[in-house]
Amino acid sequence: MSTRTDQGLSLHHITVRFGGLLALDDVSLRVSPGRVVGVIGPNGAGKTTLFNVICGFAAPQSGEITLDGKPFKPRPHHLNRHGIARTLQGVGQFNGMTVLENVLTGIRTGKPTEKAAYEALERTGVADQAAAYPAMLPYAKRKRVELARALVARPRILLLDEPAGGLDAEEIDWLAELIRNLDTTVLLVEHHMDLVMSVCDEILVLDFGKPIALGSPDEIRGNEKVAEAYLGTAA
Ligand SMILES: Nc1ncnc2c1ncn2[C@@H]1O[C@H](COP(=O)(O)OP(=O)(O)OP(=O)(O)O)[C@@H](O)[C@H]1O
Repeated sequence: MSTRTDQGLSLHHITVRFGGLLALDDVSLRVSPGRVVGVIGPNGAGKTTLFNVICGFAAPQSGEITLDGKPFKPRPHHLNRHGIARTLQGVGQFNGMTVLENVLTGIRTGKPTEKAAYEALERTGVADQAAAYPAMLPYAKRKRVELARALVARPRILLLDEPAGGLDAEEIDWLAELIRNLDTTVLLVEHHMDLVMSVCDEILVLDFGKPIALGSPDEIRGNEKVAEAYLGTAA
């Protein structure tokens, strides 16, 4: 039976191998309701693999995922019905569709409504671009459209895959403010350390697939293993 403390998304001892390479080595993580949880680590640490496991794009050789305490076998096209939405790295929009139509593709269950799509676009500050085609927009605006597409179904868990990639400092500040004000649980996979440190309640650090630290931003900042993993880059 699930209990209150089981609520949310949990990874239990997840291991993923690609041939002889251990991409994730016994990784456990709980993403509790209302929390913003970050996953960081140097290049090749396993962040994308972890994200892919949660989305059903990669199958673990061992371990289990649970949602609200019950076994969860993610499938990319079924995330929506479980109240989970993700953004794509980059922008990933359909260029033959308007911004509004792109956002409507984020609603996979129930009837897509333009009102919901406009609200999502307003939330990300690009409602005035609803009739535009994505290719006409600057990269940062396209990233905002991608966020609106993920938010339109009002997910209870939002998976953000490097949302700061390619953005300038001002746009990253805007993104941080948005994440802080979301009324949803967030799992954030991100390279941009300042963003992670400023919005996350808890951070998991991976290195060569292994979890080397889990804690608050302050705990992670002061963690020697983390500093070593980054070999002197800002941690
Ligand atoms: N499909 C695959 N086949 C073989 N090896 C893979 C595959 N996907 C990832 N890997 C390897 O698994 C390891 C973890 O990769 P992953 O992309 O998850 O790391 P990452 O932390 O997201 O890296 P980056 O920060 O560079 O995006 C790397 O050594 C990578 O080369």
